[in-house]
Amino acid sequence: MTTTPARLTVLAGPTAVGKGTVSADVRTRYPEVWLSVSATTRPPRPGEVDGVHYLFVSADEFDRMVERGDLLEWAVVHGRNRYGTPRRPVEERLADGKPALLEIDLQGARQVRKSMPDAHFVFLAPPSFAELERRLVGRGTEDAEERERRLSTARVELAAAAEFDLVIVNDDVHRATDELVRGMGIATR
Ligand SMILES: Nc1nc2c(ncn2[C@@H]2O[C@H](COP(=O)(O)OP(=O)(O)O)[C@@H](O)[C@H]2O)c(=O)[nH]1
Ligand SMILES: Nc1ncnc2c1ncn2[C@@H]1O[C@H](COP(=O)(O)OP(=O)(O)O)[C@@H](O)[C@H]1O
Repeated sequence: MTTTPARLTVLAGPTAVGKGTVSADVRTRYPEVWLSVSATTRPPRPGEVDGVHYLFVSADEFDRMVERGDLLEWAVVHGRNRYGTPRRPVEERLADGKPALLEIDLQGARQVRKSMPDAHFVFLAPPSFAELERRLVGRGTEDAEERERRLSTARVELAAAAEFDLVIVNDDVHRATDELVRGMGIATR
């Protein structure tokens, strides 16, 4: 066991690299890690539960959250919907000494770096660009035009890996998860 104190870990990376998959694996295998629930203006997908996967809010409610300073960071992602991290739950977890994880986009990660420079910034990278394309196509949730848009953003985002404290290649989900939680001071099992 390490004695690393609990701190905030921020996980970012390009579209379809597997951020959601790795976060879900953390949730299942390491339930002691608290995962932030983001607010979003995008509508829920089938199977998504309000308050579990996201807090699904209207554009007006999101505006109010921004105005009140309720969000630690927020961004327009993929040129469309807004996503943001509610500040209070993160601060409460950290005050309790519990490890906390945010899965957010690059713009959000850069904002958190400014406000919480002591956080641990982790970039999830694909084994190759071709594999990233395969995962995006394989997921089957975007049409060809949207995929092209996301891949051009991904090219720019991949260049930002050097800004991060740790780069984890998501070759195998369990392995990547274990590397992530070890970085949080948690012994893998
Ligand atoms: N800045 C920021 N980005 C977020 C937040 N929550 C999710 N995201 C990002 O929003 C993007 C879209 O997520 P989602 O709607 O689940 O669709 P996905 O592209 O299929 O994963 C992903 O890149 C997430 O990392 C947040 O609270 N803040
Ligand atoms: N290590 C991996 N090996 C192979 N496929 C993966 C791996 N991690 C994720 N995937 C697949 O890639 C696709 C994109 O993953 P997802 O978690 O939705 O990405 P993100 O949240 O980063 O946009 C999904 O179909 C997922 O099953």
